[in-house]
Amino acid sequence: MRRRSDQQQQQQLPITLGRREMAGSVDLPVVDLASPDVRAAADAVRKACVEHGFFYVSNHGVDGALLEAVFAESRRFFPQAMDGKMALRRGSNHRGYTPPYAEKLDAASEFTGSAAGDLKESFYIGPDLNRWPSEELFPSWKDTMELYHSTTLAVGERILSLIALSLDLDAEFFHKIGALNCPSAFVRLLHYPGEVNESDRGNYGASAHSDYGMITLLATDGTPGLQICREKDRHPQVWEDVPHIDGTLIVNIGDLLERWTNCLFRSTLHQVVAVGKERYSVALFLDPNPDIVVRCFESCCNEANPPRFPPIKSGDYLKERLSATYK
Ligand SMILES: O=C(O)CCC(=O)C(=O)O
Ligand SMILES: [Fe+2]
Repeated sequence: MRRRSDQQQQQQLPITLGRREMAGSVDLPVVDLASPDVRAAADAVRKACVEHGFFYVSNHGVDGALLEAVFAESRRFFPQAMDGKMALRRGSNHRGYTPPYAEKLDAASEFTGSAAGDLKESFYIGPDLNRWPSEELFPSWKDTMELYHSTTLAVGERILSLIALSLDLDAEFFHKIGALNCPSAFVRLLHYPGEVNESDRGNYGASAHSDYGMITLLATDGTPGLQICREKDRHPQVWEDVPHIDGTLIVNIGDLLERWTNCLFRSTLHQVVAVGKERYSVALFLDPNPDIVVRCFESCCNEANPPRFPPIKSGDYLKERLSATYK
């Protein structure tokens, strides 16, 4: 069931802002993960990945109560004093807290204020070796986050099997090549501030970027802000709002899947703009096992359309992309 506000449904005329043009809301497809017609679901996924690189999934099996529990933990964690959060600061193994300005997703961001990076703060949870807040203060954090990690990882694996079918590969393809043996799967809790300082006017919650790996599954608290740009090389760039649809998760394709498919599937540029209202979201980044070599699928290249990227080891690629955004 799709529910949108009247305002979101209204046809909006493009507004040009410098190098950017705002064009209202995008109407992305919804793929029903419980559909008994798996072939039709795979075809819908393929169309969505080719045309948008973004889609929604419904009937995904993530319990609303679990999602609410994750948001409740997040809403308790981020308002804490900075020194408590910094005690859990993200280390070299990419788990833990990242403060505001720690990450700049768009190195070429046109925002030239004093801040070094994006407005958001976040907390990463990996498959193991995690940093947990004190059990005394957050007694249900660990169980909630571990359950959310395993549940969304299973949803991600189901989506990857539809993606494999959509590329005429075996449904178990990503399992069979080992991409899902200890996959690099990270839950990321995100918090965007409501009010911003004068010096931050024009800064982004998350500046323009594409995700790095295979797929991302995103849940938001319904606050707007997420936008996509489908033609990154078009000028001015056209940015469209991604409306929240109750009960769905947003799925987007990452750069490694774009490389695997020789750009048949789009790893679409996206950003989160500040909307003057506090915003919480939770992402699951599902990336291949670090040892997997990502080289163009045979079905995605031929003499007339040769591979656009050299083969690359997933771990090397992800490490380089991450180190380029964290200062
Ligand atoms: O918070 C959101 O809606 C998007 C976050 C995002 O794009 C990211 O963390 O890569
Ligand atoms: Fe992203």
